[in-house]
Amino acid sequence: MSDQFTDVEADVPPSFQIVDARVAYDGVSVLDGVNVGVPAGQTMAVLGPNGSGKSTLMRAMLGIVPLTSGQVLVHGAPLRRFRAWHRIGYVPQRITAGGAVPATVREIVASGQVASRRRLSLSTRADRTAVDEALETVDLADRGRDSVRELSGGQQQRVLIARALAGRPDTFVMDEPMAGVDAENQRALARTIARLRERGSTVVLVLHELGPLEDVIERAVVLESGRVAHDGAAPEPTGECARPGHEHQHPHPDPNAPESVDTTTASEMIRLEVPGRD
Ligand SMILES: Nc1ncnc2c1ncn2[C@@H]1O[C@H](COP(=O)(O)OP(=O)(O)OP(=O)(O)O)[C@@H](O)[C@H]1O
Repeated sequence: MSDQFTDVEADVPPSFQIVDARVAYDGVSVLDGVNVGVPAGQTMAVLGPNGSGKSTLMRAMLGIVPLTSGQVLVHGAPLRRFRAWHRIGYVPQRITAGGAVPATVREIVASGQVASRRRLSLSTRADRTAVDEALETVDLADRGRDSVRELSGGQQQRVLIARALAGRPDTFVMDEPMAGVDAENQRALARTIARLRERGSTVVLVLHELGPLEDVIERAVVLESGRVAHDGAAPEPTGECARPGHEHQHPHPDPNAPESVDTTTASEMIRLEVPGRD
């Protein structure tokens, strides 16, 4: 059996165990028998061309999309029986939309604690400290009182990560955290993810390319047409992506494009998405 299915400490189950997972949309296969085990504490990237199933895999791991067949275990429990959602920090793909959320950075970050709080209970001092720490971790401690609308796209992405951090999870699932983020913010994100790794957190993230995360990523899984085409060390860019000016289709804003707080960016909305519970 591949060592991806074993944990260094035998009594610690893998953070995720994906067994022969299949997903189809309207009868069209999108994940076609994926087997991936993510040991606790590992930093793993999921790479692959557009439409290869990366986002679908993230969503299937959290029960947001149902499997057609196969199984996902989260911290050793089948998804339908998993209850410890406070352990999971999900950073969804940033979306743009008309309209705006009139919320401060701090309010958005604190909203990440709702799942771990008792219903209707007020935030405790520990909660507020966790929000402070989350903002520090993403280097936004001085922006807590600002409206998220005043932030650039890359800074908003860091707010989403801080929001996940505020619930004090030990396991992160991030869907293209680098998309649409300028070089400086990419480096800040890489520092954040390195800090999570040092803390022993599990981090699974979808990336288009490794970029500044190259030194942080321990393992890369490459999907092609819904199947695992590579699982191991981060692959060197080959083929299209290796050519200067390659024509890889980025459905999201170009990460290398300069950021500006224009009207589009200012109206970007942060989606508050909670993983399905079943
Ligand atoms: N809700 C949906 N309904 C129908 N088809 C979908 C849905 N979501 C994704 N798909 C299709 O499933 C395939 C895989 O999509 P997915 O978003 O998982 O790929 P991806 O590798 O994350 O792509 P990208 O790099 O472009 O974000 C694509 O062909 C996509 O069009």
